[in-house]
Amino acid sequence: MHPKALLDACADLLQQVLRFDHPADAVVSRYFREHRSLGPRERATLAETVYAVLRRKLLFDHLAPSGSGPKARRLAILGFHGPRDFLKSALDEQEKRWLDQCDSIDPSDLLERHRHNLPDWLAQALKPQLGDEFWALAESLQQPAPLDLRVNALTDKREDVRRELELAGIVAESTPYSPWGLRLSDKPALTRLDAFARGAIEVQDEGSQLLALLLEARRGEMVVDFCAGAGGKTLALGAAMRNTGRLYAFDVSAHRLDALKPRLARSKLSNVHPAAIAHERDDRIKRLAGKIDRVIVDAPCSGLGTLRRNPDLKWRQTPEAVQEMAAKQQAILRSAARLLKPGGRLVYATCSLLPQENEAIAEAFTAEMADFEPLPVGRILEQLKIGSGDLTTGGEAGNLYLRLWPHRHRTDGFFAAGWLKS
Ligand SMILES: C[S@@+](CC[C@H](N)C(=O)[O-])C[C@H]1O[C@@H](n2cnc3c(N)ncnc32)[C@H](O)[C@@H]1O
Repeated sequence: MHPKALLDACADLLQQVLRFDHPADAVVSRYFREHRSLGPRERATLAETVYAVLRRKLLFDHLAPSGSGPKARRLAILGFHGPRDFLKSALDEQEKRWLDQCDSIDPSDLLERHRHNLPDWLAQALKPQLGDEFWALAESLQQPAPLDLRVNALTDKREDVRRELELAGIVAESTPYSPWGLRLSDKPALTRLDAFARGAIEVQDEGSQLLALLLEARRGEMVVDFCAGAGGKTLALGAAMRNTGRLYAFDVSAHRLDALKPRLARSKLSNVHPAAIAHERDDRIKRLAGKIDRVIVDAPCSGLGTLRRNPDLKWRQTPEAVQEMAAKQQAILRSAARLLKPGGRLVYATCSLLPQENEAIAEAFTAEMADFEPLPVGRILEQLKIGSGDLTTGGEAGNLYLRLWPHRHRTDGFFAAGWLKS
């Protein structure tokens, strides 16, 4: 595609994404379906340009007025993913001069908000948690995330899969915390690989793998993944159970559970029972009350821990929506807890960075439910020989909750708390 046409396409797609009426990944996918002739490189340029603009939107909104032409085009120029020479061959003289001016700005001359590119309410929520580290987090949230894979522990060994990928020209290294994880240095097309087709690998952030590990689901047990979605954690749990016992995958979205089915078929698991529930107090939940060994609640949340992958969320979320979400999280956790038998383990997790969705929910649950004893996550990690205390916070020993941060752990932002039913 000619550079001019590619830049026009970037501006066109950007205009659609910036309406914020749908998630950015859905708008990008729809655009690709409507423009089937786009090749893989053009698709990568389009997607990366849109994401770069979403990541640095406050800065680019600040720079755009000094340029010329339609605003979406100016933003596409600022965020364009590709060599500067290639981009410049699509620009007129005035645009080239403007781009040079923008490139020469010293970041230290910018206002704070143009450097962190976060909405004020979110920056205010993060700063007290992180102090000076806030800037390292802000910087990491403006970078793309690496591509992590989980090796199917039921069928394959991590090292064998790493070598198999290497033979296919894909460089992968073991993830530092999860024993199932591989981190790729590139973003190759995985679906064409035999390892993918036979269910030996699934795309899953290392942090997400750790959440499944915390449940320590065992052979022959009755386990519930309460908010299973498309089953990222379900698949990891089913493999940890060595395809024995019974693993229920519940979700209110039948559509999301549908996306689990082809993954399940690849994974060779036959112990998983997906079921759509109407709400967290569904009759199915009541029938299983007191019968389950382990329950994970991977709660619906603001998703602000995934800003590297979903940078539009910072512009689509609001403090009011977070408030509503917290009420929902409490209700789901309470209902899910009823499933457990005495001695059973409960894990509550989110991919949020906000204490309202994390520590506050866990603390309220502990205060309300006398028959649930907090289980320090640090103790589970110690037994699993994962990390060295830098993954946890809270409680007197600082080991009560899992807290993963992109800038510290190179994972998405995650939280987890655990309890034992007495
Ligand atoms: C964070 S996502 C789950 C991701 C999934 N566990 C994974 O690892 O791929 C949260 C899920 O909670 C589901 N959900 C929302 N409200 C729910 C409820 N009341 N009961 C059960 N699931 C619910 C959503 O449909 C969504 O799929």
